[in-house]
This record gives sequence, C-alpha cells and structure tokens, in this order.
Amino acid sequence: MSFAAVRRTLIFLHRWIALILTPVFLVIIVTGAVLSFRPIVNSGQGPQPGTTVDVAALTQIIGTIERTGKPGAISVVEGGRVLQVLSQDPAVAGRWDVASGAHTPAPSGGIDIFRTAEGLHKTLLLGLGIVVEIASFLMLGIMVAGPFLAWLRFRNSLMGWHTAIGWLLLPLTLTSPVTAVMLSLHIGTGSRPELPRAKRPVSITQALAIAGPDLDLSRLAGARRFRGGTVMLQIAPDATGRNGGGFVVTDTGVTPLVGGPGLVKQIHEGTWGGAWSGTLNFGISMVLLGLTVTGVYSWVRRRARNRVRPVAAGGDILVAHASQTGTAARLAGAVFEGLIAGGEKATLAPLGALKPADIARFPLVLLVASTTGEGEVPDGARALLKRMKASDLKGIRFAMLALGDRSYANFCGGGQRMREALLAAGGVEALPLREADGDPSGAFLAWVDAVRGDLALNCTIAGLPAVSPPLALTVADRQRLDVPDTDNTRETWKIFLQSAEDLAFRPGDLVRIAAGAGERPRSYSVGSSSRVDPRRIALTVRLHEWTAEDGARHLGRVSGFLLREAEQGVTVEARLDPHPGFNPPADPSWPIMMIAAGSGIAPFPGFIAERRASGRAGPAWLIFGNRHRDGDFLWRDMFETALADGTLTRMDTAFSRDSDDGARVQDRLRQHAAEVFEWLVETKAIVYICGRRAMAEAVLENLAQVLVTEGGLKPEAARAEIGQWVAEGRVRVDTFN
Ligand SMILES: Cc1cc2nc3c(=O)[nH]c(=O)nc-3n(C[C@H](O)[C@H](O)[C@H](O)COP(=O)(O)O)c2cc1C
Repeated sequence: MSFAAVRRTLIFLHRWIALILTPVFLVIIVTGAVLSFRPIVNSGQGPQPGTTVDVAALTQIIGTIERTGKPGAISVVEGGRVLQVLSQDPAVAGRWDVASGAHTPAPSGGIDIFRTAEGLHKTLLLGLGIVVEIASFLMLGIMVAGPFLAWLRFRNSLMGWHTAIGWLLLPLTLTSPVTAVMLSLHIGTGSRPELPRAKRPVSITQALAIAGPDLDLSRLAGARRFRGGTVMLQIAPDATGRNGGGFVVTDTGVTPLVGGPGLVKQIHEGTWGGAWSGTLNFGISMVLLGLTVTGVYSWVRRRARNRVRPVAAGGDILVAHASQTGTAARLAGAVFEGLIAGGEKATLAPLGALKPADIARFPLVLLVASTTGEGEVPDGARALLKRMKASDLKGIRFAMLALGDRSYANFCGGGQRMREALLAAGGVEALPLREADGDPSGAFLAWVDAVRGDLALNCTIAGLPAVSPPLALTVADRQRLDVPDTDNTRETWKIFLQSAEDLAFRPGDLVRIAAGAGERPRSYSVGSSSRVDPRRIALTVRLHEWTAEDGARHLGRVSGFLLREAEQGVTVEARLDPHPGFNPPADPSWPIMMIAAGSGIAPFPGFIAERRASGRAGPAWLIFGNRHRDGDFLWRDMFETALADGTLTRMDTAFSRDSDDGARVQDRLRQHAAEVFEWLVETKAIVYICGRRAMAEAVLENLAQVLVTEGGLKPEAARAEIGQWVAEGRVRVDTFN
C-alpha cells in the first residue's frame, strides 16, 4: 500500500470512528472533566501532612455514629473538624461536627456528582465498561492518526485551529487515552494485595482501638468498612510526606496495603499532584472536548457543502442539456416545464451531472446540446461523453436538438459527437437530429412540435423561452488596463456601460454585443454586479488584432468596434444573458478559487465587488497570469485593494514573459500543490477558471495532478474526479478563443 493510500485510509477512519463514537467520547470527556475536580476539591480537606487531629474526640464521635446507624465510609475533612459520612442510612449520612457532635443530614435525593460522573465515565452507568474500554483504544488511534491527516501549518480557520492544537498539544492530550488504555490492560494500576480475612467482623470504632498501638491515628483521613468484616483506615502522610497510606484492620491485627494506586492511575485521575494535577487534567479534558466539537462541526459543514442537490427525480422522460453559455439549458428548461404543465412525468438535469447508468434508467431522453470551441461539446459534458463510449444504453430512445452556428467550421459538432456516442452505446433515435443555426428560436419550436406530434407527448409551451431583450447601453467610461508604453503588452481596456434603468445581472453573466445589425455578436463577461450598481456593467475588452498574409493589419470586428469606434457617450445595442454556470456562489461566505489568464480576468472584479458588498465574504484565492507584471497586470489596483481589505485572501501571479518569472498559472498550481489540495478537498472551494481553452485545459490537468501528488490518486482516477467536479459545478470553466 502506498503512503497516500495509507493516508486516505487514516483520514477515513479518523473521521468515521470519531463521528460514530462522538456521543460516547463526549460522555467520557465531560465526565472526565468533572472528575478532574475531585483532586482539586479533595486537596486541603483532610488533615494536611504534619497536622494532627483530636483522636479521642474522633473516636467518640465515630462511636456515636456507629450506634446511630450504618456508615459506609467516613472521611475526615476540614482539617479534622468535620466528618463526612457516606451511607445509604439517612440517620448517619451527612456531616458530623467533631467538637459538638451535631449532625447535618445529607440532602435527601441529592446525587453525589463525583460518584455519578465516575459511573458514567467507567460504564456509562449502564454496566458498559467494555464500550468505554474500546472507545479509549479508538480514541487513542484517532489521536495518533491525527498528525498524518494534515501537516502542522497554521491557518486562522476552524480546521486550522483544530489541526494546530491537535498537533501541538498531542503529547499532553495523549496522556488521557494512553493511561486509560493502560488501565484497561492492568498496566500500572498498582498492586492489589491479598486482603487479610477477619474471623469476626469489626466495627470502625473497634478497628480504631485495634490499630491504636500501631498507627498514628492523629493523621486519620478516612475509614471504610468492607464486606468481609474488615475495615480500611486511610492515614495521611506525616510532615516528611511519608508513612501515609491504607491499612486493613481485622480482629487479629493491622496489615498495611502495599502498593497503593499506581502512577498510571494517578496520572489518569490527576491525583499525583493534588489540585495542580487535577487542574491539568481538566485542561486536557477541555482540549479534547474542543477537538471533538470542532471536528464534528467541520464534518457537518463539509457534508452540507457536499450534498449534491438532486434534480427533481422521477418520471419516464429525461430532459437533459449540454450548455456552455446557458442557451441550451434555457431551452431544455422550457421543454421540461411544458411537459410538466402538460401532465407528463419528467426529470430535468444538466447532462454533465449524470452518469451513463442514470441516463439508462429513462426510456426516453430529450436532449438539447450546444457546441463550443471548435466543434466540441460544452465543458460540463466532456467527461460524460468519454464515459458514454464504454457504456450500455441499449433500449433508450433519444431526441436531440443541437445548437450551433454555421459561421463556425464545425457546425453543431458538439451535438453530433454526443449523438454518435449515444448511438454507439445502443441508444435509438426517436426523432431525427434537428440543428439550430444562430438564433435557435425557429428550430426549437419545430423540434417541440415534433416532440408533441411524433412522440405524442403533452408539452404546453406558451411561447419561446424569454430571450433577453435588446438593451441600449451607453459607454460611460473607459480606461486602459495594460500599460501601453511597456513592451509587448496586449491592448486591453475596462469599459463601463451605463443603462438608463435598473437591470438584474451578476458577475460572470454575458453581454452580447454586435458591431452592426445582423452581425454575429461576441460575448463579454460581466465584471460587475447589479447588487452593487444595477445600472453599471463593467467589461474587460482585449483588442483582437492580427496581420493577414498580405501584411495588412486587421482588428477583431467587435473589439475593434468597441475600442476604436464606441467612444465615451456612444450607445451600443447589447443583450444581457444570465450565465448561472459562472456566477459566484449565492452564499458569499463560500470559499472560491479564481484562476484567470489574460483577459480571462474579466468576470473576477465583479466577483470581488459582489462579495465585498455582501459584508460576509469567505476565503477567496486569485491566481492570475499574463505576460508582464509591469505592463499586463490587469485590474492590479482593484485586486491589491481587495487583498488589503480581506475580500481576497490570497493572490498569486504568474508572468510568463518576465525574465525573473516565466511561469504560468498552471505552474503555480503545482508549486502550491499542498494548499491547492487543501482548498479543493478540505475547504471545498468552488474553482472558477476563465481564459483561453488551452489554458483551461492545462489548469484542469494540473488540478488533477494535485490530486495525484497530494491525494495519492492514480492519474486516470484524478482526471475522472476533476471531470466529475466540472459536471457537478464544483469546478467551473468559462473559455473563449
Ligand atoms: C466560443 C464559442 C465557440 C463556438 N463554436 C461553435 C462551433 O464550433 N460550431 C458551432 O456550430 N457553433 C459554435 N458556437 C455557437 C454555439 O454553439 C451557439 O451559440 C449556441 O447557441 C450556444 O449555446 P449555449 O449557450 O447553450 O452554450 C460557438 C460559440 C462560442 C461562444
């Protein structure tokens, strides 16, 4: 077994054993804390070494007590002025004043807190001593495994403190379970002498008389009757700290109890140093309590985060979508609602969130799939596409609407690949493939008609799903983001678009802008939030320019228009589309990692602004890469301010063309693999990746690499895991070319 596999097993055991035994641990720890007060309370109660008590008075009062009833145990407290009597017999239980003989009965019905705590601590008050013993073994195991689970590295978070305290105080906290385990194995418990037998039972008064010649009763600390008719006398040490201990008295004489409690027992009970060691034990109990509570709490939190929100289950029809920028998802949603309104049983799900086996459960699948990149399936569906090839979907029927654009070389390539995979796995087409070119409205309505007619399904669609209306946005302000007079930067601007009315948008949404009527629009990520200003949209626009074969310079159609023609005050026509797949988490306290290269930084200023405005931003880590620190550090002031005010927890940069750096974002992931692993696996951060497709792919590969080096996964398993995270939305990718 590799070290990583051992570590994974330890993590698993640490968490699950701790969790299952938490109730038992809590009882043991809390009662242990209560019991650690016993040596504190007891210290200074009996005769102190060197002090003496009035033996005659003591003998007299004990005689009175024994004539009145049946004492179980008698302790000499308050320096010999008072006797504390434990007994079932209410006539004698309570406190007796040695001088006056006055009796203060024990409150009836009162419970002896130490006795109860001890009962719970040893047997859970249910005679379950074996459970407690097993629990101490497991507690020891959990604590020893602890340091292997997370290296000592301080972070100011709940788990950071759990780890640091667990590590640093380990030698101390280990004493409790170690001594408990030793006690249950009878190691160091002290010798148990064979007790002498009495021929005739003796009372405590008689025992005092018998022991008088042999023992210094002026240091009597307590007396107790045993079943066989013997009496045990406890004598406090003398001024030299010696000659104390227990003595068994029978009608024939006195026998010292040799051995006494062993060191292990004293350490476990905190009695080796009186009040001092009791306090130390109490401290240990509190640390153990803290570790248990924080451990369980973080587990609960992790579970809550991990819970995959299932899509409405049930029904015979699966409506699935593979969507990069949300269009296919919106259309699939409309079909789903139409089916439900028509009384059909249907389930709606993003394709990437499903396994082939999930799909196989449905006799009919309606699929809307778009194309991205150069004829590829959307990011979320890529892992599934691979898996589908080796799966068995015999018997399922499917109907697909593919979205695309003929101005791309590979028209509807993504949908076609998906269709081929479904056919190869044994699926059968229920309707011929329908392809949408550009605006999908017409093809969508025709497809829904076929679903209704040829498949005889009730699907009530009132109209087309809301397509975003055209908006008139005015260029309110623009600033260059790169520094033009440094070498070799790429011309990039921030542009603020102003709306005359309030709009609802979130960072990561898409603004589609065309340079002229009927031209293909280009999408830009929204870098601001309507929660901060509902009329102002921030964009990051890089100028696309290239030299043609004839040497002529060309500008990108839309970026050229925005940066060369749409000066301040110019109004542009745009559409604003939600892009829920790339919005920051609704809960701003959720940890996020933002990984961007070049103008892929576009959505993240909006992420920061929205989280800052919420007032409860959680951890956020930005990894940004570009060419030159001096010229290309886009939005530098904004992010440095965020780092200073805490909205950003951590920022790493990579400048590929700086001679003192030369790294890319993916290199940073490998360099900080341990922290990345922690953010991915422990903190469960949502990872947002924005940039060119090749960059996103390199980042995904390096994330998988981190799971290999830090988590011990095999490369294939690590890639599958990342693929699953992409499908579940824990890793989100927004790419452009
Ligand atoms: C970066 C990018 C690449 C695209 N590549 C293709 C392509 O290769 N072939 C194609 O037919 N359509 C392509 N399209 C068009 C989309 O498939 C089309 O706009 C679709 O409606 C988007 O749907 P979605 O929002 O669900 O992802 C591309 C669009 C974008 C933004």
